[in-house]
Amino acid sequence: MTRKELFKNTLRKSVHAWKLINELPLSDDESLMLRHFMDQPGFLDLHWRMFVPAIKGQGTEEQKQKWLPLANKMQIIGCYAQTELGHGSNVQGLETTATFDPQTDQFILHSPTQTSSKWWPGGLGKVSTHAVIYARLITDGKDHGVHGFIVQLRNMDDHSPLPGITIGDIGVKFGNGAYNSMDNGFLMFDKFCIPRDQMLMRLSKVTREGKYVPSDVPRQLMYGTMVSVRQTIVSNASIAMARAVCIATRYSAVRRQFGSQNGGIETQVIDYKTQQNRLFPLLASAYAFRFVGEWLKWLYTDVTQRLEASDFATLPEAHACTAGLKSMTTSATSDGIEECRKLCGGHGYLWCSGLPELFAVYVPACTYEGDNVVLQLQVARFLMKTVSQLGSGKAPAGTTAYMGRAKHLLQCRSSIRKAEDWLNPAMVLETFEARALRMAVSCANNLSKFENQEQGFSELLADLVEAAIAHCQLIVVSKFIVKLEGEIKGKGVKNQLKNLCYIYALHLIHKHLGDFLSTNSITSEQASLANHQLRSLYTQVRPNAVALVDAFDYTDHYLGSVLGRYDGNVYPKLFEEALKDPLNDTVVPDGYHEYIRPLIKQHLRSARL
Ligand SMILES: CCCCCCCCCCCCCC(=O)SCCNC(=O)CCNC(=O)[C@H](O)C(C)(C)COP(=O)(O)OP(=O)(O)OC[C@H]1O[C@@H](n2cnc3c(N)ncnc32)[C@H](O)[C@@H]1OP(=O)(O)O
Ligand SMILES: Cc1cc2nc3c(=O)[nH]c(=O)nc-3n(C[C@H](O)[C@H](O)[C@H](O)COP(=O)(O)OP(=O)(O)OC[C@H]3O[C@@H](n4cnc5c(N)ncnc54)[C@H](O)[C@@H]3O)c2cc1C
Repeated sequence: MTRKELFKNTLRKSVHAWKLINELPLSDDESLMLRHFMDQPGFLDLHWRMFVPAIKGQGTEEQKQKWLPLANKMQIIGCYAQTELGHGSNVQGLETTATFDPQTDQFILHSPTQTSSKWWPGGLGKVSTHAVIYARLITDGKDHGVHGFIVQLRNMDDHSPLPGITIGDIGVKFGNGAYNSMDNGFLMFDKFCIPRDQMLMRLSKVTREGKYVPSDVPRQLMYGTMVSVRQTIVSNASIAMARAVCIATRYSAVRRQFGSQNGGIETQVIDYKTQQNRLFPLLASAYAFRFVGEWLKWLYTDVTQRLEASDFATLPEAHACTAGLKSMTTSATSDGIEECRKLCGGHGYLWCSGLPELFAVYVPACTYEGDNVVLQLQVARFLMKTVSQLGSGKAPAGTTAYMGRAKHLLQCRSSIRKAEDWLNPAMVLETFEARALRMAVSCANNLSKFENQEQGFSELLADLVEAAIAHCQLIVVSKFIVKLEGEIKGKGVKNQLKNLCYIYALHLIHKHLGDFLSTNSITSEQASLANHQLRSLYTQVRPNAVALVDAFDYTDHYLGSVLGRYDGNVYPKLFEEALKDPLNDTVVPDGYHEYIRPLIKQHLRSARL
């Protein structure tokens, strides 16, 4: 499809999905699944996952009563317009202004510079009638920082931009189809006025007289919508990773290369230990991210209930967990999809393998909803704060509770003696805890050598990110272990999950061996025992690998992959797909007479001379 066709087709699908949601009707969770099976980025994502939650989280009761019924019935369509041309990560650096005019009781929205143009918001370019706009609030010449405002963008009769608004699509993005179904947009305001009651006023107010009144809730609640979406992105990472792994596993069982003895059949590539060493950790990650996603959903629900009761105590932990896990799982999934493409050899590069499109549509997850490095630095700040409070009498809680055992974890030596010890959950956990804590404490010690903490933080950024990643990996391993300790239905399922859990943990040890050795969390002998155990786990997973991806229950239609077909009938279908290509519509291609023939003839002439 051309970009225009793709965009229009996504509108058609979105509206059809919305119709089904109402007609069936579907619950909120089911609606999300329907969106998932629609399988294309579109304006509904931003409307439901960002616009509506922003109003719910930052609006007053009155504002919610006014706007949510309209949004819930989709009588208005909204997006989340925060990022600008000049600033995305640095939200405090946004330039759009919202200046209160007491004469008219309005805010005047203005884009003072080119870099202040809103740039990137999905659904903004062509679809949304409204947006939550983030702008610097100015009253009586004083800048109060960034706040959210509900703004109508387009005329409700003919969809034209309202006077004072310049709006459009930012152009083609990575890949051919992929994220191009979405109208990521730009927007500029030229002294555009909105009524005062369209500032989202749960967190702070501007009175009729123009007085700024902050409330006693933390200003970070303004970032609440991002916390909510980051949480869902973790579960989505599992879905995308599982999809790629399903394709690569099935195809690895079909594909044969080398190893033929006396004219017999060749070896299935899945039987090569190198293939297993690349593939099975990704299979394990798909399961691991699913379980950590379930746990994160619980954490998010818990913090939301607490916030409603004005208990803000767990907000920093919720922020650190959602930011860190969003970052870690999306980076691993993007890399994992690309690895799955390579695991499928040359055919993985064909569009009909389903992998190029999956990669192109998935990879911006490393950037949107917070650049992955910037987000790990938030985790690092949280860890440094926690380390600095050790010994102050305030016991670390939640995912940093292990830091409360710092005295032990800083000194302990791993008691792994034989390969099977690496299947002991307590020993594995302690290894990850010791590594994470020692990395965090080492950063804190290095930081303390700087007179200026901010300068020290800048100098140590790379180490801090690694410490944050170590902490996040510990969370994922620990939640997988917790899952195994709970009730798991199905004969033999627990054993399979156990294998995957230890593959996940031990491959991380192998991959980050430098960390584990340099922090003395394990010795090189213990590392080699871990590798030995890992190979043994691969052998155990091998006979069940295809069943473990079938368990994701993805239909062939959803997978959209010739290589990942359930029936394994890959080669005839590759031919079928090839023959569908428009280039094969004619035997002699367009351009033959114009370019190929004259070229050949010229050579023939010179040959005769
Ligand atoms: C198949 C279906 C697919 C669907 C997929 C999903 C669809 C959706 C598609 C998605 C489309 C994409 C849509 C999009 O892309 S929407 C745009 C997304 N944009 C971003 O994510 C921007 C990233 N930047 C930031 O979040 C902030 O600027 C950061 C955090 C970097 C700095 O911040 P700031 O400049 O303020 O400075 P500070 O670091 O001193 O922090 C100050 C304090 O605030 C605390 N703090 C910070 N943040 C939070 C927080 N969130 N909750 C609670 N607390 C928070 C922090 O710990 C610190 O606390 P303390 O140390 O003082 O105690
Ligand atoms: C597909 C897509 C959809 C999007 N949808 C929306 C949307 O609906 N609404 C919306 O408002 N926005 C949206 N965005 C914007 C997105 O949220 C931002 O692009 C994202 O937050 C990253 O910000 P940035 O572009 O400013 O990156 P930058 O911050 O400019 O990053 C550039 C580089 O600088 C590094 N860097 C930046 N700051 C630091 C630091 N402090 N320390 C160390 N390194 C640093 C980063 O790691 C990165 O390598 C979308 C983006 C994409 C790609």
